[in-house]
Amino acid sequence: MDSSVTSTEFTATDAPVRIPGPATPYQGDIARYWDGEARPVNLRLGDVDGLYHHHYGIGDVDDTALGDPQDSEYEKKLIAELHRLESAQAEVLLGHLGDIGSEDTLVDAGCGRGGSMVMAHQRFGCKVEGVTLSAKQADFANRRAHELRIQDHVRARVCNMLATPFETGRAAASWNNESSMYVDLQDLFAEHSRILKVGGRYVTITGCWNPRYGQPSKWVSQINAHFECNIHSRREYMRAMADHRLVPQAVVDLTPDTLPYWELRATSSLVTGIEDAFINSYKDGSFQYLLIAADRV
Ligand SMILES: C[S@@+](CC[C@H](N)C(=O)[O-])C[C@H]1O[C@@H](n2cnc3c(N)ncnc32)[C@H](O)[C@@H]1O
Ligand SMILES: CC(C)=CCC/C(C)=C/COP(=O)(O)OP(=O)(O)O
Ligand SMILES: [Mg+2]
Repeated sequence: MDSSVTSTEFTATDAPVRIPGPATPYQGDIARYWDGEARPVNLRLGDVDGLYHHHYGIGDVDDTALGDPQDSEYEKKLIAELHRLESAQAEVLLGHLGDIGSEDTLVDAGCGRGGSMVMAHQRFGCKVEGVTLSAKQADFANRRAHELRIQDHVRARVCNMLATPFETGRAAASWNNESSMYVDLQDLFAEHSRILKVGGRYVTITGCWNPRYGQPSKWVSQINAHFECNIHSRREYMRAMADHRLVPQAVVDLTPDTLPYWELRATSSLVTGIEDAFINSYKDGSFQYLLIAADRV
């Protein structure tokens, strides 16, 4: 058997489909990382309404919804509030995809457990194809799609986002929601540019280091070490997009909008230890939470 093939899955006709193994040892590390991930902050928030996210939140905290911190229900309300802010983040990303019809196909590059894919289908009625390195995440996302009876429209597969099986020039829109810090940006935007139709839309929400600060700060280095990722600079995003026919239509600094989420999260029982690195780097200007929406020209 070809040693680059690590597993198989079966289509409806039972014809085996070969799933290539990770393209690099690093991708193998990332696949293992997400296969093993089960942090309560992600599972408990997802349990609120069945949308499981691996990204952060934006928007003002609703203090009236939280109520009295002494209340026995306060922690439950806090979890619901963090989850509401994470879903609000995904809605903002989807709101930048442009006019999407039910006949369109969208691509979620680095889809995690699939929360954004479900939201995209519910919003547009379209097909959504997701890729992740993690078989556990893809299984989770596909199980949720079955439970919601939307498996004909929402599908995750184990696949490298830099070499997808999607047809050239077919996707109406594609995105990376906090997943571009795991890949080379030249390779990433070459692939998005290939799969998008001319006039299609690409959107990313990402954390990037700020060239105005100089170099990655110690907080940015801490975030990289925590998640085994490699945060790029804002400048690198702009340059790599320009190199691949992706022309920014909107660049939104979401840093002030994400700080309330982090400050609330830092008070919860579900802290993971990375909260101060985000808060400090957003506050000292070394790190930015950015949305970039670009036209494929
Ligand atoms: C922080 S999670 C974001 C998940 C999802 N976008 C969300 O918003 O919930 C990062 C995701 O990127 C995926 N990823 C990282 N490198 C990848 C690659 N080369 N190809 C496909 N997926 C990748 C991981 O498997 C994981 O699902
Ligand atoms: C903005 C940046 C730099 C993001 C890095 C990618 C990442 C790990 C996102 C959140 O995942 P998660 O939801 O699994 O993380 P956590 O467990 O901290 O909520
Ligand atoms: Mg999370």
